[in-house]
Amino acid sequence: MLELASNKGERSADPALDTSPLAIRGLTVSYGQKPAVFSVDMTVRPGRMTAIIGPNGAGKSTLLKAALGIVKPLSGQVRVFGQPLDAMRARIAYVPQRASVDWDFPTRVIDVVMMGLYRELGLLGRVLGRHRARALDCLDRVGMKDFALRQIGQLSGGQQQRVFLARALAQGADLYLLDEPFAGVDAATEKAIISVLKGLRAEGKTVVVVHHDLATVRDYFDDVFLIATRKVAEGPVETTFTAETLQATYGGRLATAQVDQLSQALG
Ligand SMILES: Nc1ncnc2c1ncn2[C@@H]1O[C@H](COP(=O)(O)OP(=O)(O)OP(=O)(O)O)[C@@H](O)[C@H]1O
Repeated sequence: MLELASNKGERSADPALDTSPLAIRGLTVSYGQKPAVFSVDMTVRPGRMTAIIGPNGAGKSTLLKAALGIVKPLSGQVRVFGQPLDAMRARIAYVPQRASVDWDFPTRVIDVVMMGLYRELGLLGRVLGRHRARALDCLDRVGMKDFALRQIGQLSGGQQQRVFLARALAQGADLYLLDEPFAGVDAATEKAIISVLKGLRAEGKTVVVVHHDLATVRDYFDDVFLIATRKVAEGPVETTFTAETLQATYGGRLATAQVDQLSQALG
């Protein structure tokens, strides 16, 4: 990976690289010939909730995966709280897209949440009462405590999503990256998830969400990052989530339902 950053201890010419919870510079990712993400810069602001939005195939998930080191970029740089990603993994929690998870894997809900504690436990660490109590507390925060002993595969999509959020909470991270947490969930689950995310923000944590529903962007988020393979715009929702930037992001690719959402969202 191309490294443009300063050496340790030296301040870079780009101050956000030293301070932002997540700063990405010049990121290009390609699965084949055609880049999925091209030359993207992103600066996430601390203690804010940021929505990543853009049409299908715009590179939103790829951007998150590259930020987490799950996919390898062709070029570019990722800094997490001013450090290279590897040094900061414990401070990032990730909730993947529900569709990308094998839900037939025979695991109880409580064990999924305990996976969030694995850095603390180590591979052979003994699970103590306090670990179990913390996992149950995280399940409680997402309204899933009563399901602790169920098999994960037996839950509804919304319930599974809540459990994955509980796993992220158990990790006690400072930066939360979520890939479409509201996709295919019911209204009650959406409300529960957004309330947990707002709670994290109130604690000073930073939350970044790949989001599809244009109608809720203004309600839910502080900042927005618009992407269509390249970055289109980023900044506060009030000034950045506009008809012009949306037009530039979606072009003619807005489905009728999205046009409706958009006109609602923009009043
Ligand atoms: N593992 C992969 N192998 C090959 N191509 C991929 C892979 N993952 C994604 N792509 C391609 O990269 C591009 C960006 O995909 P990505 O999933 O990042 O977009 P997205 O904005 O998250 O889309 P969606 O809103 O549909 O989830 C798409 O053209 C997609 O087909």
